[in-house]
Amino acid sequence: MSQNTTTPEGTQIVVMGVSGSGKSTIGALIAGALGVPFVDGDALHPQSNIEKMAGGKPLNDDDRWPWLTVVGQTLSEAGATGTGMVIACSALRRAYRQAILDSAPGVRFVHLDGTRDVLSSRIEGRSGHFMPPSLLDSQFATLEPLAADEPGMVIDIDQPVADIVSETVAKIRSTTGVPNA
Ligand SMILES: Nc1ncnc2c1ncn2[C@@H]1O[C@H](COP(=O)(O)OP(=O)(O)OP(=O)(O)O)[C@@H](O)[C@H]1O
Ligand SMILES: O=C(O)[C@H](O)[C@@H](O)[C@H](O)[C@H](O)CO
Repeated sequence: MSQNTTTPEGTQIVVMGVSGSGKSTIGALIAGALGVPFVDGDALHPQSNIEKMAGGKPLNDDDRWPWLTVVGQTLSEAGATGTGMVIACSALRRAYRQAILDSAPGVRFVHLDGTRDVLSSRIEGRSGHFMPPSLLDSQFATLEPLAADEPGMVIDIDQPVADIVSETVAKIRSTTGVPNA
């Protein structure tokens, strides 16, 4: 077994993807498995962003930049204290991910990837969420999928939650040198 170069506590993960891809569900479970805190990026949006989305209007870059700054700062602080963190954040565009990396260079992205059909059925199936299903098209229009030269992994969401979590945790551990449980 090779020496660990990164502790699980130092792990900084952004679970990304369009609305309904499972960022909150999977992110919380991954954090639990890794033993690090979980933050839902939706809780870091200014109220004006939440109201805009709830009103059926997609966010634009100007809406997202201040939010992304807070996401980056939150990850950076977790890295500095060595606690590590998993954060759910759509991070739809490459420039958004680069801004996060500029704040927290150790971050790796977990892109929860699925077809429009799967996403549509997941969103239609949930209740009590501010994000209307009508915004799914704009989410896909904005999405720039995680590319091979970006740090992280792409995970197919068309499988049970437990399988997504075990696949993701195994991949995170394999790239930090931490043996799989
Ligand atoms: N692998 C899965 N199989 C079946 N249902 C799932 C799966 N992953 C998530 N779900 C369900 O899909 C819905 C969307 O998941 P979730 O709210 O975690 O997505 P999200 O990406 O955080 O959404 P948003 O960005 O809009 O907040 C929820 O009802 C959740 O229970
Ligand atoms: O970048 C965005 O458009 C937003 O972050 C959205 O993706 C929502 O916050 C989230 O996904 C809730 O549905």
